[in-house]
Amino acid sequence: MGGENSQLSSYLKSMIRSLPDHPIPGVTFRDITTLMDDPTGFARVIDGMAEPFLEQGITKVAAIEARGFMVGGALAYRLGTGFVPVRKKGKLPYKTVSMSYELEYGTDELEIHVDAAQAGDRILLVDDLIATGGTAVAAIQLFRSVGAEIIASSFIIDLVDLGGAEKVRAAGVDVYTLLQY
Ligand SMILES: O=P(O)(O)OC[C@H]1O[C@H](OP(=O)(O)OP(=O)(O)O)[C@H](O)[C@@H]1O
Ligand SMILES: Nc1ncnc2[nH]cnc12
Repeated sequence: MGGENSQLSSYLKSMIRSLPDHPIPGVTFRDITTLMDDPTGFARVIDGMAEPFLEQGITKVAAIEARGFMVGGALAYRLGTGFVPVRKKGKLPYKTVSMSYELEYGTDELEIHVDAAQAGDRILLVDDLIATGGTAVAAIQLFRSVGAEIIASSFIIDLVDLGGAEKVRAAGVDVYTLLQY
């Protein structure tokens, strides 16, 4: 099992483009566009993220704008669930609930529609990557504010040194990642 996982993660890593000093000196940007552009890579990402949740009674996949949308729609289809977009402030047309979160410089806000999820929903939260975890924790708080339960969170990439996965676990939500840097 561990062997299979490390084979999968080496395969996926070989297709991720790493850009040193982007967007600022000292940061290595992990670009998933080269992975998602590859039919086998894309399929392995979706199958790998879906596998732990095939029998978990997930009712909705929620994905965070924008890169999370690359995996969220396909995962919802694979799991046979609805899809909920978590969007940056000001994009959703109907009544929303909002949650602000910390960026490296300043703050931003995420929103969902007030009726996007409710008590009884079992939500899987997904994104391409977890870094500090600020974005994911804000999304978790948003769903809790409308009474919906986040069953788990899943990311292609975990930037381990930034501690985001620990922050999400401390907020009471399990974290699944396909590969770590
Ligand atoms: O764990 P954190 O430190 O919160 O960072 C992770 C978030 O940062 C990236 O999105 P970004 O805000 O760059 O937006 P994008 O998806 O629109 O590119 C990434 O797709 C995650 O959503
Ligand atoms: N190093 C990184 N690469 C890609 N996306 C990111 N989001 C936050 N840190 C990132």
